[in-house]
Amino acid sequence: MSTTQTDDLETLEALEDRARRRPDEFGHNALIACDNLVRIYQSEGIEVQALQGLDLLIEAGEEVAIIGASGSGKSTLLSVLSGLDVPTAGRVRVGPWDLMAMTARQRVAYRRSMVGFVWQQTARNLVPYLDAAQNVELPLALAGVGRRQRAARAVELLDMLGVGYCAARRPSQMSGGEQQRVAIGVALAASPQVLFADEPTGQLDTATSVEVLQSLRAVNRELGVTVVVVTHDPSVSEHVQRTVSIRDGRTSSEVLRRTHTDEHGSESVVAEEYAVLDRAGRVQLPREYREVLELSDRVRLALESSHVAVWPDRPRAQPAVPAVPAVTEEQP
Ligand SMILES: Nc1ncnc2c1ncn2[C@@H]1O[C@H](COP(=O)(O)OP(=O)(O)OP(=O)(O)O)[C@@H](O)[C@H]1O
Repeated sequence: MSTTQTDDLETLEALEDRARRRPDEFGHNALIACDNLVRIYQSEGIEVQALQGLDLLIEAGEEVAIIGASGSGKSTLLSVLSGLDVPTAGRVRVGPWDLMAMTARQRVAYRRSMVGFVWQQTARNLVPYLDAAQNVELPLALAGVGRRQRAARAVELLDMLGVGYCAARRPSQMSGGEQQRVAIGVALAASPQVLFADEPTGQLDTATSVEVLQSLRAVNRELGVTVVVVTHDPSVSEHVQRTVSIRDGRTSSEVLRRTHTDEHGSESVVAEEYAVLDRAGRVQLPREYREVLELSDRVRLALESSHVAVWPDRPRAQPAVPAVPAVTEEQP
């Protein structure tokens, strides 16, 4: 039996498993479901909890940025989702693939067929001695796709990404932005359902970054590929519909951007920030809110008809009353 047939069978099993899945399972309708993910690293006897019960659902066709400060757990999450790392606890599923239960062979099939990657380091994305078209064709050649079909796919993808003119150039003959757009083409060659990009604009200037982000948007809109960009750069959120912030190994808040049309037909983009409510009912209050209202340890909650109010445990200390009120100085 050929490898392809074996992989087909494995995929069929995975699909059957999905069909058996209970409809009440967390995120059963989502394409990507992370359920209470924990990843603990042991380093020289010290434990680091990189993911601390992270929940995240991403629907098919979404374009999502995952942002967070250095050390918040972004790369760990991406390693898990890309099948390079296995979490310590929790559940993670991408399409029909249960990433906690894959064999080494299934892991290879998952990485070749279901997901594509663009990394920050341009050198990690492209083979330096192949031209752009050959780079895009390489994953297809490994999958046994015929020469003509490969060449046609490379032309189609490079044109769509606006770098058709780079087809015969090697990476050293292209700018950083061109290389990243070709890298998107390589990642899409095998028609994956999901594209993961790790700091894809990290080594680029602002104008070039915008071009790369526009290419990712085109991939999402024109090909329907689900795009997940991981970055520490908050400005990326201006280019995507949904931004999820990670803090201390957990999702903490989200910004959704929607196009609003007013009664005169003019369109404007509205960005709204939401706190994430996890399955246990926990909400992380932003540090600024906690500091301004001196919220700590314990807060009072009140259920109102349309919202929940959060109050400090004790009345806040009023500013000290000056011994001689300022107003008395102005009196005759
Ligand atoms: N292999 C490892 N061994 C031990 N600790 C690790 C390892 N990888 C990551 N960590 C720790 O886990 C935490 C999360 O790291 P992670 O790389 O996921 O964060 P990040 O948000 O991607 O940061 P950056 O933006 O700097 O890449 C950090 O405290 C980091 O030091």
